Amino acid sequence: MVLRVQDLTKEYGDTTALSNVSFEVPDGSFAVVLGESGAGKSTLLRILNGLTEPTSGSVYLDGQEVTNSRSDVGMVFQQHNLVDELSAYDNALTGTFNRTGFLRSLLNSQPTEDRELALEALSTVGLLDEADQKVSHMSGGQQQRVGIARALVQRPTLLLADEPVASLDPASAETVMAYFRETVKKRDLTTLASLHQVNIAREFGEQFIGMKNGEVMFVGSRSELTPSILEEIYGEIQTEELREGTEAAGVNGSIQNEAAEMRTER
Ligand SMILES: Nc1ncnc2c1ncn2[C@@H]1O[C@H](COP(=O)(O)OP(=O)(O)OP(=O)(O)O)[C@@H](O)[C@H]1O
Repeated sequence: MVLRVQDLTKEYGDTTALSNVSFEVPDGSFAVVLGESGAGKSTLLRILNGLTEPTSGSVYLDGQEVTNSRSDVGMVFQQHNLVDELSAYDNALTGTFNRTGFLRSLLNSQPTEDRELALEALSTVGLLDEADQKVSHMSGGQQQRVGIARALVQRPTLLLADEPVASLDPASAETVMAYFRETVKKRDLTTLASLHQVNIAREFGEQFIGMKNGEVMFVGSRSELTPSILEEIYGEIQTEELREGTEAAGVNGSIQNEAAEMRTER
């Protein structure tokens, strides 16, 4: 599914949250939106998910303009919005609401196909053995993996994620992102995630959209996301650490050695 955003603008009274935002995410690509707090990342994702109306501009999926919220657009939230008292499996199954309806889910009468889908999704995020566990007894990282499984059960053709690992410690964030990317790659799912941790973004993203004050000021690949571009996106983070961290990792290659000091906190 190719995602194309064309001249998207969103105004809240006197505040322009998005200003003529345009970019394209190729089919099956893992794209990351970068930007400081207030840059417009959440507003963009909310519009793509149909939760917010743009003031002007258009969104296209495979060339077709999207005018309403679509059931095949999945969303992973920062605060995973799970039902604490339900098991991982039951939470994953709630991803079928959009197809089977709330009542049917409550009556536990989903088609076998959906039940299998929920188990498969839990397996993909490495939680099949914990399927019967209440999510309130799980770690934050495990809970977010359940959130990803639930989004997969929705059978999305486009997956959106708003700061999916912002509330996790660095090690859990790495684990969750590794599962997340592997899962979407296996399914060839076009994905757009907002991430504020630069090192995580560079490690897992394939395409980058840099935003500042509601405008897109960079679209490019990992190798094009140079230290000076990062400094433009994150105005105040002009530290030697950031520069050294990026150069040590090599802007063309892997960031395996990238230092934790490159982590950018808002
Ligand atoms: N419902 C709203 N009403 C008024 N202003 C809003 C609303 N939502 C967002 N804004 C404003 O729009 C701008 C962009 O906000 P947005 O939440 O999209 O940024 P962000 O990059 O996601 O930031 P953060 O990382 O802090 O969530 C900000 O100036 C914000 O105050």
